[in-house]
Amino acid sequence: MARHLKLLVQRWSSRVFSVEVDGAPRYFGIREQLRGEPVPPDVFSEVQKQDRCYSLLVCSGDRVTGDRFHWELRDRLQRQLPPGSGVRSMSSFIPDQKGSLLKGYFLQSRAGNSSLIEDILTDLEQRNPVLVCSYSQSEDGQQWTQCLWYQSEDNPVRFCVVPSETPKHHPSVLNMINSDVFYSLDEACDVLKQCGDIIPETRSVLGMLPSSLDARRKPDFPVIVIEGLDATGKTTLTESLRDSLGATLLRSPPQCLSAWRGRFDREPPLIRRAFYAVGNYITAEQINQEASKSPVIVDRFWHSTAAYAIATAVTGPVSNLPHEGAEVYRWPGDLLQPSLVILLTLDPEERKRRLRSRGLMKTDEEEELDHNKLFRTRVEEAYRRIVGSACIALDASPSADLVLQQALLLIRAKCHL
Ligand SMILES: Nc1ncnc2c1ncn2[C@@H]1O[C@H](COP(=O)(O)OP(=O)(O)O)[C@@H](O)[C@H]1O
Ligand SMILES: Nc1ccn([C@@H]2O[C@H](COP(=O)(O)OP(=O)(O)O)[C@@H](O)[C@H]2O)c(=O)n1
Repeated sequence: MARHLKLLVQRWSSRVFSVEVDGAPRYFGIREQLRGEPVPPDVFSEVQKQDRCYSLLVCSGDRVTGDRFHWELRDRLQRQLPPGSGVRSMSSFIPDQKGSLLKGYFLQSRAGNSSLIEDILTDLEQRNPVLVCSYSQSEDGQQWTQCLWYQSEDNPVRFCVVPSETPKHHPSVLNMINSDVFYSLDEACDVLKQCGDIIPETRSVLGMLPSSLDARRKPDFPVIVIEGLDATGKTTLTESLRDSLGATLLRSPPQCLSAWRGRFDREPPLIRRAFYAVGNYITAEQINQEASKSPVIVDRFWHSTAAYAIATAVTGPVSNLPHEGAEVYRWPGDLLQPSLVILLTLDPEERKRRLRSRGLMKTDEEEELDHNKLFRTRVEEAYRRIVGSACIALDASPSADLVLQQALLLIRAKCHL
């Protein structure tokens, strides 16, 4: 057994397990022996007596390979497993221990399916960096036990499954920095460099990077970023601002990356977020060049990268976001700071109306925004919590001309234009 797996299992009983049920995590822990009355955790409450459950946790020593494997595993399980296996996202972590998160899936076998499922899982465990556990119910139906699969033949260790309190931090928060949100160009580039062999396009992306960065250089002209959810009116406003102020209009990700964007949108979060992070630095270099000649308007920048990444990594209500003031909301030290960031806010119904009148939605994430109210509120709240270049909210519901006038007033007041 690989050394990192052995190390992992050594602290196994201090781990908490979380399973997504109806878009929010439910937690359970394990004990070597039960103290007091056993209470089955709610994850298991709807499982039938004759059913078995299984968990698969990805524990690769290499995070790029591990994340890609985890990403592809859901499709693979859904293709291979019998219908009704109910594949759910799951994770395991040591409370408050940064970097301790393992991601995986939880599933159940209906009566008669377990030998087929066990064959599939055994094969998966033998060929991949994945740790499988099985869960079974006691005769009297009062207790569930967890068994580490690789041990089950020679030295089976059974743990009792117990309910666990909701932890102080959502599990994803433990691994967010440099996995979902990157705070320096070097960290984002490290991920892309590791992908060179599997995604040849990364070489072209890295080739677009400026040779040196100077985040402290103060642009001669103001740099104004316009942020907001899809269809809040960013394109409309940025184009009008360009014309009214005689400004240069830029966007992040920059035009020069557009050929590769779709490719990275299909990758798991680690790689996708590294791509968007790098895009901001390329845009920053373009801003530096243009802001010596005229004001610059930027359509999306760092706020979009961080807010969507944070809001996607956590699940459930806004209270599951990292708390206000947390490290994840800080502006990266090596990234140019705009003079002003305006966040366009819009009533959800009006946003939907504008989306419909514009035509089809674009990214899966934007489609998710429409369906999932909780996700939308998490993105908006994450936008507001970012510090270092905090955003000023502007109501985007009046007519396009009125929104422009309001934005111009803000720009004149804050940037002395
Ligand atoms: N202030 C406004 N009032 C009404 N409709 C607007 C306004 N601003 C933009 N729109 C319309 O809403 C849709 C989305 O606007 P767009 O500028 O493309 O948003 P974004 O760039 O944020 O996705 C477009 O059809 C646009 O014409
Ligand atoms: N600077 C940026 C811009 C976009 N993005 C990502 O790109 C998606 C939105 O891009 P989009 O092209 O649909 O947005 P619009 O500019 O059309 O509103 C979000 O889901 C973000 O994850 C980012 O991470 N960083």
